[in-house]
This record gives sequence, C-alpha cells and structure tokens, in this order.
Amino acid sequence: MQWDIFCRVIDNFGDIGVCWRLGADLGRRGEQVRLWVDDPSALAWMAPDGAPGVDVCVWAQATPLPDPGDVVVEAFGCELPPAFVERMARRQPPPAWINLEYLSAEDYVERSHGLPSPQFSGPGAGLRKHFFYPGFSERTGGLIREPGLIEARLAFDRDAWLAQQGYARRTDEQVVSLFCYDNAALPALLAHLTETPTLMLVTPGLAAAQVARLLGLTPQPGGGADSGLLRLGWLPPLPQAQFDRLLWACDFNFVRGEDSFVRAQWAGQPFVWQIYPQGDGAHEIKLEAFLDRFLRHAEPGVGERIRGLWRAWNGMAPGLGPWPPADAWRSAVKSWRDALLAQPDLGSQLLGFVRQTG
Ligand SMILES: Cc1cn([C@H]2C[C@H](O)[C@@H](COP(=O)(O)OP(=O)(O)O[C@H]3O[C@@H](C)[C@H](O)[C@@H](O)[C@H]3O)O2)c(=O)[nH]c1=O
Repeated sequence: MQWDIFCRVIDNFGDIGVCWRLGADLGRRGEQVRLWVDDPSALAWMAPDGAPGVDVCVWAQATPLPDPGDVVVEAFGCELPPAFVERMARRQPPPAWINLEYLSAEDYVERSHGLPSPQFSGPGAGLRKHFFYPGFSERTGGLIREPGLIEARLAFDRDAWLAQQGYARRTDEQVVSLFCYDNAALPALLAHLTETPTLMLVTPGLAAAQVARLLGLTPQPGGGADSGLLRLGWLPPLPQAQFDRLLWACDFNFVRGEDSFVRAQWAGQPFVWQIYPQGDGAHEIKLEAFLDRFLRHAEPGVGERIRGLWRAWNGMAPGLGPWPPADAWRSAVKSWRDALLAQPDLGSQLLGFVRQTG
C-alpha cells in the first residue's frame, strides 16, 4: 500500500522520532511510505542512511501535495491541509484515515482505541477518521516493535559496542545513559553515582548542558571527564539504531518523552522515565498510570523504591530515596517486557486495522 504519514515537529525529537520509526518499520515490511514533515533536520543524524520504501518529503505550506495514497496517517493531531483532505474525500476508494495518538497507559486509551470519527461537514465530509492509540495492553494499538528487534537485542555484545564508541568499560564499572529534560534531581543523581565506579554516557543537548554546568565541565562529543568514581562520556547525536544499542549497553537508562521510553522497555534494563511535563500536571497522572501497570511485575518492596525514584526524578518527591536493588529491578523490567512481547506490535496492528477498515 501507499502510505502518507504527516508529522509536525512541535519541540524536541519525539514527534519525528516516532514517525520515523513507524515509517521505517512499514517500509521494511514492503509498504511504500511518504513521510511528510515540516522540519526534517533531525533526520540527518537520526536516520542518516534512510530506510527502504520511505521517502522523506518536506511539508511546507506551499508544498504541492500528490494524490493521497491508500492510507493517510495524521500523527498526533497535526491537522492535514484542507485541500488534501478534500482530495481524500474524492478518491475512490477513499484512503484509510488514521489519527495516531500519543502514548499513554491510562485507562481511557482502551476505550478510545479504534473509535471512528465520521466527518459530516468540511472538506472531508463523508470520510471516517479513526483514532489509533498506542498502548500497553491487548485492547490498544500496542508499541512499535519492528521484526527482528528482540533477536538483535539478545545477540548484542555490549562490551564490543562500548569499545567501538571509544568508551570501553572498565572492570566493575556500571554503565548509565542519560537523556533528560531540565531536571532538578540531577545533582542528587550525580552525587549518588560518584559513590560507585560508573561510566555515565551523556546525550547531547539538555542532559550534557546540565551535567557540564553542575560539574564545571565543557562537553566535547567523543571526549570524557572524571568526577570522583564517576567517569563521563559525552555522546554525539546517534542514529536511532545506535541510540537503541546505547540503551542495550547500559545497566541503567534515564530516558524521556515517548520513543526513548518505549525503547528502554525493549532494552530490558532498569530505566527511569522523565515524562514530558505538562503545565496542568496531567503528566503526573500519566506517570502513575504507567507505574501501576509496570509495577505489577515487581516485588512490593522493590516496586515502592522504583516508584519513589521515578517520582523524585520527575520533581514529585524530594531527594532520590533509596536506590532499588538492581537485580530485582531488572527482573521486574524483563517480566514486564515478556508481557509486552506477548502482545502484537503496533505496525502489525496498524496494517491489520487498515485492511479491515479500508
Ligand atoms: C539522544 C538521541 C535521541 N534519539 C532519538 C530517540 C527518539 O526517537 C527521539 C527522542 O524522542 P523521545 O524519546 O520521545 O523524547 P523527546 O523529549 O525528544 O520527545 C518528546 O517530544 C514531545 C513533543 C512529545 O510531546 C513528547 O511526548 C516526546 O515525544 O530521539 C536518537 O535517535 N539519537 C540520540 O542520540
């Protein structure tokens, strides 16, 4: 099928990160994808080699758009150009029109996933748009998990990968990745990590700027610095496939937003999520909703510590609290990952949904 995926970059890298993952997943499954994005600049480092079947197209106001394909995906309610919607309404048969929503573990997702939204007026009159919600249960659209991902994860040699990046692991060193927004708990984390031999791989941008400021350092991609028992490595922006490997290589991952949060779950290592902050505090409910599902896989004492650490990392509690025991934390993540692996992935579900509704 021919797909048109529309994406508007609001801020950060999550919008294009998710749309690229989806487009590349569909392309590798033999679909033809046009990815329309208003600002494709991040793809230069995120996806320097492109993907089979995927054409990246700049979506500007003046861009002449071709005839709509078989499926039109409007990512995160990005609002399609009315003239294009009009052509969708005239196409025979009309394209499947999917509104791909943000990821949440809240219960409303199960109620809303797959619902139709018939268009009674406007340029799309006569069309039916469908809401497609990613999620963590059988009654949602699932999570992006391209074929072969887990096999590659299981065959991964972390020491070889770290050495290739110029950060060979020293004996007894734990390895931590850091990808975060502005974070008031970062000083407490750095203080905690200086007590144990640690290699912390810091992503460029907000994470590197804060660590550098707190420790009085200048980040140099590919370079490093020491602070007590903490060894720092400043990362360059990595292609998505290498970013995944970073998460596979680390004992603990600090991730954020949506896509890196999902990839940390596939990595199967203990992780801490900094949720995208919303002014009205809605993110706190969203964070707790995820913890409620995930921590069913943890022993109660361990779950409490994980929840405490996550709350502190998200500014919902002071201090970091006691660090969860690593082995029990890892078992909980693996058990959660096993449960997710038993569910169909988002790409397969979306293909099935479109065939059924089309
Ligand atoms: C640091 C790094 C990230 N990445 C990728 C991984 C992800 O695809 C992407 C980061 O996206 P996220 O993890 O979702 O975090 P983000 O904070 O960048 O994106 C956020 O954007 C907001 C607008 C949304 O509302 C949020 O829900 C969220 O998606 O960048 C790399 O490929 N290489 C890198 O080196």
